Amino acid sequence: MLVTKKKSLTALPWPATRGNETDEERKARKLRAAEAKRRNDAINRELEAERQRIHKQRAGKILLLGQAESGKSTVLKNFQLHLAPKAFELEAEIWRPVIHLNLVRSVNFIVNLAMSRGQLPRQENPKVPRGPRKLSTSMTPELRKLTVRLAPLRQVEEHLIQILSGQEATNDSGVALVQPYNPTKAPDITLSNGTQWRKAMTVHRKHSIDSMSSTASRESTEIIQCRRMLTALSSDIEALWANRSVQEMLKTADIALHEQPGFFLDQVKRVTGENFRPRPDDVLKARVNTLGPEEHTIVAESGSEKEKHYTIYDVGGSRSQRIDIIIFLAPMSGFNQVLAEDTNVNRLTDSLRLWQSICSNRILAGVEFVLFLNKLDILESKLKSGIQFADFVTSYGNKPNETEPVSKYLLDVFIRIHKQYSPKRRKLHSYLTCAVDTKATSDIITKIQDVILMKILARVNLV
Ligand SMILES: Nc1nc2c(ncn2[C@@H]2O[C@H](COP(=O)(O)OP(=O)(O)OP(=O)(O)O)[C@@H](O)[C@H]2O)c(=O)[nH]1
Ligand SMILES: [Mg+2]
Repeated sequence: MLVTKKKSLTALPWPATRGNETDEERKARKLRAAEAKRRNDAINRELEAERQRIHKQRAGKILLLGQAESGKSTVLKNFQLHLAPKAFELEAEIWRPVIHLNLVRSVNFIVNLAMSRGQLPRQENPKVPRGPRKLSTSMTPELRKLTVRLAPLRQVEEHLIQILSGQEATNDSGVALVQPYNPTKAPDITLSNGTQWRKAMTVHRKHSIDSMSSTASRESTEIIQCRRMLTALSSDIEALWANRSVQEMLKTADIALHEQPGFFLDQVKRVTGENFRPRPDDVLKARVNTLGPEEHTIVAESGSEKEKHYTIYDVGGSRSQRIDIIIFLAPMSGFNQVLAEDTNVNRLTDSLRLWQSICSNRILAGVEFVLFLNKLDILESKLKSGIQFADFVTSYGNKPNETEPVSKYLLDVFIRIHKQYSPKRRKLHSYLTCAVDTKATSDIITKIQDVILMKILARVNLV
């Protein structure tokens, strides 16, 4: 290949022989050379202008970190809503099947739980192992009827998973996407990168607003069928959630379904309505857990930041030097919970360990940290319901079991760790947050924008 290229190069009359050049020919050659130089300079100027424009457009890079379910993707959605509300609004439609899947999974979870609690007497169900009969009385005739009527939702769950992930209910590696039944938690939705759903989202972000709306209105017949099924079963779903023995059963099993991610059972009529269009708060509550690192670009739509590009990484670790800010999320409500992946580890302990290791990381020493102590609302409702913080965090002693002193205490612990483990002095901007409260989060994002600006100015020695 190289030999061929060499041969063809030597065949070219270059450099041009000038020995027997006439005056006209020399003039023409000089003119051509001048013209070539002019074009070359123009191209270089354009390239430089483009480089400067891109540089000016770059508003900052943010890395979101924190344990699973701490609220990273929810904060990302808040950034989208704050900086690019029009694009967010147009994207809302895409979340409808996710919200429906969240709802269906909650229903199927309750049905499974009811069935496992109210097993049929042994002679009617040979599969039930021998042993003490479980609460067969908890399955009232009404509940039994509801579980039968809602049985088609199992198929709806499988269908929605297939549609959203663009694959069969079992993926190539044989890993079941319909997760095994967990008796304490409604299952999460895990959609890998490159799925139909993600692709659709990407298309929405990149296209102009006009073409986005036409994409948004296209819906597959399968999704429509799933929606019709949900609309038809709407009253039964409501009845299931309102059913007294269901509520008692959840209470006895100590399952606070309404505090779990992707909870829509209190909005059934609206969410299953034929014309349901997700509102921003629905999108914020819709739950899909993130797999692998994701890069999101948000183009600010108005204000002094108009046209600026924000790049937000949902998970990170690499290229840390080029990151301006890390937002670390710790869910304060986790003090009485354990990790789904290791039930021996308390969630708060895990958050603190993660925070300590991030703070002490030398590669991240020059990055400014923003700390979100999140899920303030859930912390408040837990404390108000009588759960004693000191029962789980003994060092809290006998201080009041109230939101303010508890969150202040947690904040102090996080600040102390940051101070003690950071390789060198750096600023920490900390906030108590409720990421599903868009107004409050929007105010915080405005403050963070200032922090980013200062950081960028400092980088170019302007402050
Ligand atoms: N009530 C309440 N719910 C929240 C808050 N922040 C996040 N959530 C909910 O918590 C769930 C988990 O949030 P995500 O943003 O998906 O969590 P994540 O950190 O991205 O989780 P992974 O992708 O699994 O690492 C979602 O259903 C959110 O709606 C909060 O401050 N209050
Ligand atoms: Mg996430």
